Amino acid sequence: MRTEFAKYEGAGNDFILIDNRGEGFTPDPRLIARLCDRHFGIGADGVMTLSRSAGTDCAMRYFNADGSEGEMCGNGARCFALFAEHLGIGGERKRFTAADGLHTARILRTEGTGGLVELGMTEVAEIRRGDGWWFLNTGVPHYVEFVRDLDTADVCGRGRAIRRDTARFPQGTNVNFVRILRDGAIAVRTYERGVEAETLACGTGATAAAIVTNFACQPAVLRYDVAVPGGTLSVRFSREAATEHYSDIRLTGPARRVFAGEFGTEDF
Ligand SMILES: N[C@@H](CCC[C@H](N)C(=O)O)C(=O)O
Repeated sequence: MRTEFAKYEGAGNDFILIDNRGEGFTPDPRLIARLCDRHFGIGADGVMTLSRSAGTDCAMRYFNADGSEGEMCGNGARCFALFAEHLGIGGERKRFTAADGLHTARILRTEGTGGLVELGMTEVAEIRRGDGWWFLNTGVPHYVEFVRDLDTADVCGRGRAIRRDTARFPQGTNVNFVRILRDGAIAVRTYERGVEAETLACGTGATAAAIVTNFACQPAVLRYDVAVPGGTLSVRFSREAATEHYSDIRLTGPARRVFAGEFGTEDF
């Protein structure tokens, strides 16, 4: 049996999207890992399936490149919303479920196969503080650390060690190194759990980094430009004064369909 797919990227975070409304695709972890393999497969940071859902426009499931299922993926969900748009699903405001809850996305602009997509994220209610680091959940767990020089940060070496530090972070964690550029502007590099490498962008990571920058250093700033290796994302939110409760969190950035094709399980 052949399965059609489309490949999307959001600031260089790339994904294989499968329309699974017919329920013909079974997301087996080994198959997902083979599809994402950049040498022996299609190549991607993750896979998302789109299914029917009662009460919302559709449902998203997200799988990391190693085949593990993740609760949320910020850039993936932005690409997912554009995929839904290309399939003619939902209206101007798309409502879909993911493992971390209900999300709303808006396509703010379209150009060719791409566009600018704004995604509503789940609220943040708790930020853990350690010695020189912060930890929070923006849909998936994120560690945040500020650095003076992002170019020389050991994102892979230290990122991998922190990601596997299950004594501190029992579910593992994504790891973000952040440089403050000025009020409302930061640069971020992320080691991603489930990809087990640095990616060109991480939407939930950019969101975590912006929130921690507000929390730790810039309490008056509620909107951030986040430079990532694959482009620029923007994050805005509301904060309940002097608390660690963040709501109305929105992640905006580019997304684009770059390829479409089909595969058969016999190919793998
Ligand atoms: N690339 C993502 C994050 C994907 C989830 C993550 N790797 C995990 O399972 O922890 C994003 O854009 O948010």
